[in-house]
Amino acid sequence: MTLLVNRLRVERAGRIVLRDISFEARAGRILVVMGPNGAGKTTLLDAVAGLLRTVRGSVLFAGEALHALKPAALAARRAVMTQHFDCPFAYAVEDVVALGRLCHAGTPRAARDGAALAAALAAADIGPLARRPITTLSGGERQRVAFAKAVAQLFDRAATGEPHLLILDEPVASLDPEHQHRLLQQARLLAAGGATVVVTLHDLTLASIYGDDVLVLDRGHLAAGGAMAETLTADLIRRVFKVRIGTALQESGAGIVHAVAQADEEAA
Ligand SMILES: Nc1ncnc2c1ncn2[C@@H]1O[C@H](COP(=O)(O)OP(=O)(O)OP(=O)(O)O)[C@@H](O)[C@H]1O
Repeated sequence: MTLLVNRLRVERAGRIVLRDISFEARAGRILVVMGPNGAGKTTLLDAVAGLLRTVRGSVLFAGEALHALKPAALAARRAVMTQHFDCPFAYAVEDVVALGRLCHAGTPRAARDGAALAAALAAADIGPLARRPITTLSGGERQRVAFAKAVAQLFDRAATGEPHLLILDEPVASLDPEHQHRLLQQARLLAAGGATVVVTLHDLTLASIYGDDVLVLDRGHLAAGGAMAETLTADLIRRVFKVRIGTALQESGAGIVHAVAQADEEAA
């Protein structure tokens, strides 16, 4: 199901931080949102997720205005993995993941809590950590718990094929290379199962491997948007990110990009 964003504008502390942003994200695909620090990526994800009030323009998911839904209905349709996941209490990891199931309490979906929890622990590769207090986990381990919580939340919609939106804000920022790929492969599987996936990434290589589509933000504007292979060009990367890139081929033959140096004009 499609996420349709039309002429989105967001002000924060009296300053316009996003202006005139329009795009669509489709079920079955991963949309990567990119841009330099402060470009507005997290703001965009928060606005799409229905977490911001000061939003102009429209955000429709499967024809519904997400910000108008009641909290439990919203939570059943979309899950957000935020950039910084903090849990100050020494809850067991599996109890933190189970918080993703709260929106299903008292509904027939609660019967699937156990299956959802097991699937989420496996997807995030945190089964062996399930009984550990979350306060004892490393930063990367905690990030995987946050991912598991989002997976548990959307488990039912994935099973029934109803529209569901997974929003991941820099989900691999603290992960080792193996788990970066594992997590993004899981995101790809969730997309293949019908999810609409919107994810912010800084890593050009991971973006070009896993993204079907890309949005590039630059100081609150949409600098470019479209299919990854056609949109994330060397010229765009040089202009927006101020780095030069190299390209390489994956085993599949598809191209990937990687930053090799600061752009010449910046290095001078
Ligand atoms: N709560 C806030 N109040 C005021 N300004 C904010 C607030 N949150 C973010 N901003 C500003 O809005 C702009 C966009 O911030 P945002 O967090 O969306 O950027 P980002 O692209 O996600 O950056 P990064 O790559 O560093 O995570 C920045 O200039 C930031 O300083």
